[in-house]
Formats: sequence, structure tokens, C-alpha cells
Amino acid sequence: MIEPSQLLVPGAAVLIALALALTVVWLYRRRGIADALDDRHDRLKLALWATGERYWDYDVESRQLRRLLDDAPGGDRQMREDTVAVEALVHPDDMAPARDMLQRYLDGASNRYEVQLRVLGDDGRWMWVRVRGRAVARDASGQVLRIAGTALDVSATREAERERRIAATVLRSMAEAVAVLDADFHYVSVNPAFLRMTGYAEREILGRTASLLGSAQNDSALYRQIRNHARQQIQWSGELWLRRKDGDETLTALELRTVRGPDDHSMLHVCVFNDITRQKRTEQELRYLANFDTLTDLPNRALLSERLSRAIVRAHRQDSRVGLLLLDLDRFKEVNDSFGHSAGDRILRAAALRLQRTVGNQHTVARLGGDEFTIVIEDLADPLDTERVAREIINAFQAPLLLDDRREVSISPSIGIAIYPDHAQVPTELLKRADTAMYQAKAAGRCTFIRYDDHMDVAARQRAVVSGALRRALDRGELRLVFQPRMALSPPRITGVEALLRWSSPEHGDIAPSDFIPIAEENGMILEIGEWVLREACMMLQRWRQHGLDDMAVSVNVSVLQLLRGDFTDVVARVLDDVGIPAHLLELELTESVLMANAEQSAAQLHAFRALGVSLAIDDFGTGYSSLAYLKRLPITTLKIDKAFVDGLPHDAEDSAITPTIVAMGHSLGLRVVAEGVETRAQMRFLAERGCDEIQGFWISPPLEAAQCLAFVRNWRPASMQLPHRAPLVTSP
Ligand SMILES: Nc1nc2c(ncn2[C@@H]2O[C@H](COP(=O)(O)O[C@H]3[C@@H](O)[C@H](n4cnc5c(=O)[nH]c(N)nc54)O[C@@H]3COP(=O)(O)O)[C@@H](O)[C@H]2O)c(=O)[nH]1
Repeated sequence: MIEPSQLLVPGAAVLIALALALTVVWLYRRRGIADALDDRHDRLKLALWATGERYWDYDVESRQLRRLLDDAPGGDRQMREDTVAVEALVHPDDMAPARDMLQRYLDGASNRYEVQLRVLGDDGRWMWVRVRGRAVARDASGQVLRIAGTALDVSATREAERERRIAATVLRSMAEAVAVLDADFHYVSVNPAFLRMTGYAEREILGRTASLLGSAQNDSALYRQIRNHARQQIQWSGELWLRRKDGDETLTALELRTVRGPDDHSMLHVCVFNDITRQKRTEQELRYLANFDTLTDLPNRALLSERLSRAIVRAHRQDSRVGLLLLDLDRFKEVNDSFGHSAGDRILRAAALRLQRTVGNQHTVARLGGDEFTIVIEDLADPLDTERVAREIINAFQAPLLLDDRREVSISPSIGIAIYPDHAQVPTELLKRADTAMYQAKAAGRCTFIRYDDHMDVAARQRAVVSGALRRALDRGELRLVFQPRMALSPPRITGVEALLRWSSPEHGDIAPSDFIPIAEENGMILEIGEWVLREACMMLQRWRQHGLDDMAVSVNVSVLQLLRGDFTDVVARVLDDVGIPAHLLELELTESVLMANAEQSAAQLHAFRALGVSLAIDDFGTGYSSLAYLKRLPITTLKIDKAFVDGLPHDAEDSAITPTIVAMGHSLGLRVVAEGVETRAQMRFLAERGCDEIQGFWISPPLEAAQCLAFVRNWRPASMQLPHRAPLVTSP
């Protein structure tokens, strides 16, 4: 029989064994669970490490944050963690957004907690983290007690994003047009400046090939060159025409670089375009302005010098000659002043055209300025060829130039010729020689050409010396006036004198007015000298008036420059006023050519002189090209027949026919007619018999010093002249 105690013992033992077994199982399972947990923990740790995320757990009430710190995986299985107050961790500026987000989440406005903020890193620096979390514990009423989640360091991403945004903003706001093309030269990105430059919308460009903007102005070799550079990843820069959507073409400065695309495999061509159309145009305009004369479109002095230099270098190499023609339009200034400056411009343009047509395009025709032109003739086989060209030019100018539809003007050239290497070796000297020759052509009577020779230089140098001396002559008192009496024929009496200028230079001796007045006109001194002459002549007359010669008049020669000076009427009025002689006793003599060339322009001024009461004479009448129609419109009082028509009287048939005609014509216009250069009694008789009003010339008296002139006039008696009775007026031979 089994004792209950015996029964108990095995039962207890079973129980104990069972308990032990259970304990072992439990312990075993617990160990298994712990192992499984450790495993999961490691996996979580691995996952967090792999994603770069950090685990955190936040206690809403204590506002403490428990962090699982980021250790290297596979090492210590004890995860390091710490607990910090949120305020100690989060950047003060980001506390508010963090709290706001928390509140929204706690209020249920957001189904997860997500925010980006700066937290203090392990190294003590702020770093941007993206924080995400959800509630992991709630109380019975559903209130969130804890939130757990992960935090990811996004500093680098944010920096990259910031840089991308800056780059995009810069690209958008860049003045330069930027286009990015893929490896096959298709547009993949363009900026607004590019769209503005090309006139296309973005959708019309993206995906299209670069040839969309191709221009025929670009050489196909240029495209090949650009593409080759791009493919070889060599930077390319240069000029490229782009054809806009509207068909217009834009010249651009292109900078092309090839870079790796974001995937690191593909190539992207980044093109930066600058619109240089205007800059180029400005450059071209500047180059044009620097080298061409804008009025005639001919090369200017600068370009001429360049071409002439090159021609000389070539001629030197080939042992050949270069001819240089320097051409000046005769009396252009007078024509210009007469017809007005815009007409003058038209004449210059027409002259330029005629020159170019005459010499042909193979020779350089340039405008040096004013009415001066040059022609460069290269490969001169014979120096005489320059004269042939000069002759052709003079012939070409025989036909008048068209001023406009209705008017035309005849203008002749004077041409100076110089030849390399015969006359000079360098362009400047060659030009000087041609200029000297041109002056000689002018002096020889204009409308002609003259080839330079060495003697001419002496004359040119002398002219320069005289010009310099003349500038000092007034101040040094080297100028004086002489006076030539003028006599009325019926009844005979001395009516007045013509004041004539004389220059006695201590260095150069007596210089004739015909030599120095053109120089004074050239260098502008005539204005000062002319005013001096006017004042001196009036003062002398006033002195003679005080000696009883109170009905005598004085004539003063007026040069074209004085006439054209706007204030000459004022000068005359002031002198008359200062000196105090009656205006009608002053006569201004203007040469016929001056007056005719300036008829239109100066008519108003002549009327102003007449309004002052001053008399006006046409000097050297018959030598110019006056028309009666013009004469009639001018308020002239006197006509002075040029000595050239008096010289042949009374025997020369032409002079004998012309002078009475001029007398009759003058009278028909109501003018007083004076014959100049009367040297003989026979001339005087002829003129007196034909009704000429007055004479002047050596037969009465040569020009006299002031004192002698006064004595001459005072002592003059009509009987001494043995004057004839007036013959009937003859108007034709
Ligand atoms: N603008 C100015 N021009 C002036 C002035 N003074 C003179 N001149 C001009 O110079 C030119 C030459 O003048 P000049 O050498 O004085 O000769 C004058 C007379 O001496 C000369 N003359 C007069 N009578 C005779 C003569 O019988 N025979 C002869 N062989 N010569 C004679 O003629 C000149 C006068 O010419 P004109 O003026 O045309 O009446 C001359 O063109 C002067 O005008 C000045 O101050 N300003």
C-alpha cells in the first residue's frame, strides 16, 4: 500500500518537476523572446543607421525627449540613449514652429507630427533635422501621453536645395540668355532672358534641336566647330547669329561649356548668350565714323592715310609708282555761302559721286574735309597717267552738278599731283606735295591740274612765312592805306578816293595786296585787317573833310569773309558812328564774283547797308558770272567796269563793244558806272563819249599816300584834264 505521504511525495515531485520544467520552458522562452527582442532592436538600429534616421520618444507632460543615439551597427548591442529637455535641444528660433506643430497634432488637426527644425548636434553645431512622429501612448480618454518617431539630418539636403533655389533664381534673373542642351543638342532648359531674346515661349523651345534658331549668317563650318568643341567638352566662345521667332537675327557672344548631368553620365551643354547686336552695330558705326566721311560715304583722311601707306609699301615692294591727286573745288565756299549749306552738301555729294565714277572703283577716292578730295592711283605704269586721270576729272566737271530737280551749278576742280617715289617717300609728305601743286593750280587760274615740282615748295614755304608775318603786321603798324582818286566825267570833278591797303614788312619788304590779301582771307586775318581798313579810311576822310573836302567819298574793298560775317553791318554802323562821317560818303566795294556767289545769302545784308545809307559798288564788273536778274534784286548803287575791258580801248573791237554795253546796262538799272584802270587820254575820251559816269586809273593818278592825295585833290583843276564834251550815248558798236 502506498502511503499518502508516499503518494504525496511523487505528486509533489511531479509538481516540482512540472514547475521546474515550466520554469525551464519559461526561462527558455523568455530567453528566446529576449533574443528576438534584441534581434528586432538590432534590426531597428540597422534600419535607422541605413536611413540615417534617429529614434526619439517624447513625453508630452514632462517635455522630456528620450533619444536613441546613433551608434555603428553590429557593435555594442546596448543602444546608447539619453534624455534631454526639448528646450535644451531645439534652436530657440524653431521652438515656436515646433510647438505649433505639436499643438496641431495634439488637437488632431494633423495626423502626424512633422516639422523641420535646428537641433544641437553632438559636435555642438546646429543642424537641420526633419522630425516625424506619432502618438505611441494615450491615456484612457485618448489624450496623447507620448509621441515617438525619427529625426533625419537634412542639413545637406536643405543646403543643396537652397543652392538649387539660388541657382534657379539667379538663372531666372540673369540678363544673359542661358540655354541648356542635352548631348544631342536638344534644348532641355532655358531661362526667361533666352525666351526674351529669341521670342519663343518655353514650350516651343524645350525638346527642339539647336537648329531651331540657326541663321544663314553663320557658316556651317562654325556650327561644326561648336559641336566638336562641345562633344570634346572643350569650352567654346565666339560670335553666333541667332534667328529669332519673328525672323529677325540677333548677333550673340556665346560661351559654351559642357558639364556632366545630374545622373553623372549624360552630358549637358550650357550656353550663355549675350546680345551684342547693338554693340556690334555701334562698333561698326564707330569704325565707319572713324574711317568714312558721313556726307559723301567716301574714305576720310584716316582711312586715306592707311590706304596710301599700304599702297606705298606695295609700290616699294614691287618697285612701282603711286599717284596722288589732291583736288579742291574752285570757289566752292562762295557757292556754298550763296546757295546755303544744305545745297553745299548736295554739291559735295554730287562731286564725290562724279569723281568716283570718273576714276572707277579700283582707285581710292577720299574726302579730306571741306571741298578737298584725294585720289590714289596705284600701279602707275607711267607718271603721265596721273595727268590723264586729272584731265578726265576736269572734263567730267564740265557738265554742271545737279543741286536739285530744278537747279544745277557749274563747279570746276583744281588738282595738284604728286607721285611716289618721285616727289616724296611717305604719305604725309606726298599729301603736302600734292597740296602745294594744287595751290599752284589755283594760282594758275583754277580749273586745271599741275604736277608737283621742287620749286613749288619754296613758294609754299614763303606763303607760310608771309602768313605768320601778317599776323604781327597790324600790331607792329606795318599796314597803311593809300588812296586813288576817282573822277566824274561830266561835269569833271574828283568825287572820291578808293582806299587801298599797303604792307611794308621790315623783313620781307613791300608786299602787294594781291599777294597778301588771299593769305589774310585764308588765315582769317582779313576780318581784323578789314575792320582796321574801314576805320582808317573813314578817319582819313573825316580829317580831309575838316580841310574843306566835305563832299568827297571814300570806297573801301570788302572781302567775302567780312561780308559773310553776320555782324559786319554792325561794324560799319559803329565805325560811321565813332568817326562821324555821313553814311552816303562811304562806299563798300564788293567784287562781282563775291557778290554773285553770295547773292541770295547776302542780299539781306546789302539791304541793311543801304538802310544805313552806305553806297554799294560792284567791283571788277565783267569778270564774274553775274546775271542781270540777280543784279536787279541787289540794292547796288555803282558798277565798276574791270580794267580788263578798259585796257583794249579804244582800238580793241571787243572791248569797244563791251564797255559801252556795260555802261548802258548799268544805266538801265539806275546805277552809276565807273571805269577802272584808265591809263590813257584815249581811253578817257572813249568812255566819256559813251556816257561813263566816272573813271579811275593812273591817267588821273596812281594810288597816293594820304598827304599827297589831299594835296592832289586840293590842287586838282578840270582844265588840266582837257576833257571832251560828252558824245551821244552808244550802246552798240
Ligand atoms: N579786301 C581788300 N582788298 C584790297 C584792299 N586793298 C587792295 N585790295 C585789293 O587788292 C587788289 C590789288 O590792289 P592794288 O595792288 O592796290 O591795285 C589797285 C590799284 O593800284 C590798281 N590800279 C588802279 N588804277 C590802275 C591803272 O590805271 N593801271 C593799273 N595797272 N593798275 C591800276 O588796281 C587796283 C584796284 O583794284 P580794285 O580794288 O579792283 O579797284 C585789288 O583787287 C584790290 O581790290 C583792302 O583793303 N581790302
